[in-house]
Amino acid sequence: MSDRGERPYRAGFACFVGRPNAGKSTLTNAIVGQKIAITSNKPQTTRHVIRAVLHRPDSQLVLVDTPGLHRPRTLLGERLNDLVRQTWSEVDVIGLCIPADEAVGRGDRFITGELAELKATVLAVVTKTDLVDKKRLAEQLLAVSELGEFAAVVPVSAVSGHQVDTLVDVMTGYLPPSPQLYPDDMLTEDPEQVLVAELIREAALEGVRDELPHSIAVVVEEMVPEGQLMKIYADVYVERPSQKAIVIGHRASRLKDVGIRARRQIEELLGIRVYLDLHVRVAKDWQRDPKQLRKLGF
Ligand SMILES: Nc1nc2c(ncn2[C@@H]2O[C@H](COP(=O)(O)OP(=O)(O)OP(=O)(O)O)[C@@H](O)[C@H]2O)c(=O)[nH]1
Repeated sequence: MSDRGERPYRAGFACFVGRPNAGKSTLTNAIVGQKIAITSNKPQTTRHVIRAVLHRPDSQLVLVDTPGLHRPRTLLGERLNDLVRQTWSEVDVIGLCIPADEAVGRGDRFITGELAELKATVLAVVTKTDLVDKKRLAEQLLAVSELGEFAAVVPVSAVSGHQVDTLVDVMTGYLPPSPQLYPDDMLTEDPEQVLVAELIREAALEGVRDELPHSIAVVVEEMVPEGQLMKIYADVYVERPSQKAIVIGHRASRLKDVGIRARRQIEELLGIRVYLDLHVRVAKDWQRDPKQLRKLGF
């Protein structure tokens, strides 16, 4: 900071919240410009808290990606909700995401009520604006501004990129004056292994989400660089032998496809050729067992 009227350096934490499928992960990706959080067209797939650090000359915005708050039916569900609430209480700015193409509903009102109790500045972010015309967007902006007391209401499209930079500017403006929090070269706080595991999980879920939406976990056991190649050994955990058969497929055809898809994504992420060794293992009822959960990184 200086006393000659320069703007103070700002830094702090922000996260996006909103009901499942509101577009939080896609927006995070659009902002960071790299595939970090995992998106899917099925709700509640974001599991890990992933931070991305956005550097600007006069600010640093640390994005925290949270899973959606949902009705806890298992221990995993309870853990996730605890994680969400803990994250909410630690951030400076919260962007409440509400899709432009869906009516404001009970879920949005519930979350808005929860957020009102926090110290953070809450913005409303109207997402997926590319899906609606101007008239519908205007109506939605009005409906959203009547939902609660927001510091701002910002329409964005993560797909077209419209207003994404503006949103970052607005969020940054609400960060507190603070010294830089992370080194300049830091993009994400998570170890590569977590990102790699998420990419494998996403590939393994492709096409079987209806059958096993929450039953797959991935642990990367080892990543060994070998010349121009990265050898990656990973275990895909399911809860029951019947699920193992689904993931592997007839004559391992499905698992082969999963490997190919995941490998492409990982090569893109790491910028190096990858050899991927996948094993499917049964960890009985891993969602209900605290020890297994810890082992699987929850
Ligand atoms: N057309 C359009 N689709 C979008 C946009 N943002 C997200 N989507 C789609 O909406 C769906 C949900 O997006 P996600 O980013 O996974 O939503 P989320 O809020 O992270 O979902 P959870 O992980 O379930 O909490 C995906 O199919 C996205 O492709 C957007 O700006 N425009």
